Amino acid sequence: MNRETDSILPLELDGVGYAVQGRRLLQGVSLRLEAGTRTIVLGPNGAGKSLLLRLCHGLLEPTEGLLRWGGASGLAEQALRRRQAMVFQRPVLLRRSAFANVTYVLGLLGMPLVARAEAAMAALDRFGLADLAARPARVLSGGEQQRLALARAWAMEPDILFLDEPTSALDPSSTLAVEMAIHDFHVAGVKIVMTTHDLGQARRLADEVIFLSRGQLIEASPAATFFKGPVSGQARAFLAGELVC
Ligand SMILES: Nc1ncnc2c1ncn2[C@@H]1O[C@H](COP(=O)(O)OP(=O)(O)OP(=O)(O)O)[C@@H](O)[C@H]1O
Repeated sequence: MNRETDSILPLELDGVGYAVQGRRLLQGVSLRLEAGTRTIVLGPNGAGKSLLLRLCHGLLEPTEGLLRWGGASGLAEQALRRRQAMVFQRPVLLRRSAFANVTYVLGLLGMPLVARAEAAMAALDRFGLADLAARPARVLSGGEQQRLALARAWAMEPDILFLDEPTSALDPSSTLAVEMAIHDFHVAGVKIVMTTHDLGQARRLADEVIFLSRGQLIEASPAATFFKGPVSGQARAFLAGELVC
């Protein structure tokens, strides 16, 4: 597949919001996520970062506004979902072997049996998990589980990968492995959209920063611009390590 020409991206959000029982947790978010770049979503606790990712991935329905996948004319909702993957802070794994966790998802995507096994082994191998393929996923260490989640996402060949604080429960060496994996996805042309509380990591990985505060989009700018001199007082305070809420 040529990710440049066939991608479901860009993703456009037009006044997107999410409310629960009348409480507006996210409101009026308008932005455009382009193919090719790594977008890092920053903001204090409770700013709405996870909600934003879940809305983009289709795990939640916006209660206001519209999301539009620009490159996906005519694609049904289910087909759109198949071109996206998401990795969470704590990996969601089945009570099966590492290998079966990957082949199961590929089966859902309709991949034939033999191709499934080959793609799963290639993905496990790529992330250093070939020797652990037969091991129950749930006995793997936290770092191995996260690499398995990434291997599973890799095997799906998504156009876009959402990552919600993927390293916040990991030690430095596992964090490095995840950052290297994200680099591999990026080089392969997969759009990255990721939340993190680790500003060093954001500086290492970001091409573009989206800064949220209290459910609102405050800034969306190239990473160099954002880290050099954010426009808003909230972002300046956040970067300065002040307690922002
Ligand atoms: N289903 C829900 N029902 C009610 N409130 C919710 C729901 N989901 C999220 N919230 C609230 O919405 C706000 C934004 O949550 P979200 O998880 O997106 O924040 P976040 O920026 O990812 O925070 P953190 O950095 O702490 O993970 C929080 O106040 C949270 O408690």
